[in-house]
Amino acid sequence: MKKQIAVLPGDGIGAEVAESAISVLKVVSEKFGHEFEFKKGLIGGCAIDEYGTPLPDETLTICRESDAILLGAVGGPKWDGNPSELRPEKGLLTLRKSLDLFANLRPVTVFESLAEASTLKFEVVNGVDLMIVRELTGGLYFGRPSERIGENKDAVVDTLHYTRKEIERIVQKGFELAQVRRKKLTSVDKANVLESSRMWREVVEEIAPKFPDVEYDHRLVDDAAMQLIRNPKQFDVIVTENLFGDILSDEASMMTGSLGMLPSASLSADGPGLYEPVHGSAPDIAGQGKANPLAMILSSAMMLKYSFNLSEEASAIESAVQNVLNEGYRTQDIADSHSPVISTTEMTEKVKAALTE
Ligand SMILES: NC(=O)C1=CN([C@@H]2O[C@H](COP(=O)(O)OP(=O)(O)OC[C@H]3O[C@@H](n4cnc5c(N)ncnc54)[C@H](O)[C@@H]3O)[C@@H](O)[C@H]2O)C=CC1
Ligand SMILES: CC(C)CC(=O)C(=O)O
Ligand SMILES: [Mg+2]
Repeated sequence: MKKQIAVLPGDGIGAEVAESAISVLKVVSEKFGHEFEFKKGLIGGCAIDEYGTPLPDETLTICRESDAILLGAVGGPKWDGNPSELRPEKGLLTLRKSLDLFANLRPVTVFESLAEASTLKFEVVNGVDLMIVRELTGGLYFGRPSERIGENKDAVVDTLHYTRKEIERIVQKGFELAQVRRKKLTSVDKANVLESSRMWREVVEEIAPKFPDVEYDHRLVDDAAMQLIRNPKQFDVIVTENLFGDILSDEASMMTGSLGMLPSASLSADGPGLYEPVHGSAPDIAGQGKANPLAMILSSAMMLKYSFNLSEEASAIESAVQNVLNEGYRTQDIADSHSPVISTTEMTEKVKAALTE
């Protein structure tokens, strides 16, 4: 199989972990006889520095012409003072919107050998296997107006906007995913306060009868945040608004031991999918070889599964990661007192070696 993959490394550790994913995919292509062609593009702060915009047209064209997109992460203190249109994060938001990547799948899978690395108790997190389905192209991150207002610009407004259709398609996706998993969907909202959440609940109620075999419930987001820590094994699929999903997934990452373990897939109705770790550019550890590459590597496994329908190859990557962790190899973020700490590239080499075993 021949596929073109756009690679947007971005900023900070994004660039480091993107290299890890490319080298792992090269091993997969040799082992399974596929041809992957990688085409790089700039996004985020590095694109602002080079082209004066966080998402150059050339990058968007490369993405549109590819079968799938791998992205590291964007952002950093260098650009934090920029106006909103010239922030690195704007590049990523515009890419998601331009490609209509409305469904962000964030699986939270606890590897047994890492359950001790979680700040939560072993018995609470061991066996956790849930999926957060985050709406990605609407909600609070895209509503207009979003600006300083008033005569003296001493007031501010952000807007949470959804059309019914936008809610319908993400809720539908949540039910479909639950149906092929453990058949349980939790819709998370703030319906006791927000009108948008009340429409969200109506839509869930309207779509639910199409999935009679899926058990579903509604939870308020503050309760859901607490329940995730109290008893995460009660969840199978969680479907929720953009901002809520962003926050809940970083929280949920702590069950797996580190934010550096959480992959994601962002999908549209058709067109290329975007695969990126849940974490950001981690300026505090960038350039030091300390980044955990497993979230990015596991994101490339999601690409093989969701964009290329290569489930066996995706499972091979996941098993290689599991074997490396079982052997006790750890980057600093998941290290314990008995494991020697290895670097980003050493961890990548271990995964590649496990793939060829
Ligand atoms: N998708 C993206 O490109 C995202 C970009 N960002 C941007 O990243 C920048 C930094 O944001 P933060 O709030 O610090 O979030 P962050 O996710 O970059 O880092 C949070 C903490 O987790 C650690 N961490 C993250 N990924 C790790 C990995 N792979 N291995 C080991 N440790 C890891 C970091 O060292 C840091 O202590 C900001 O400019 C932010 O806007 C934040 C989240 C997502
Ligand atoms: C635009 C991104 C920086 C928002 C984020 O934190 C994420 O998508 O995880
Ligand atoms: Mg986030």
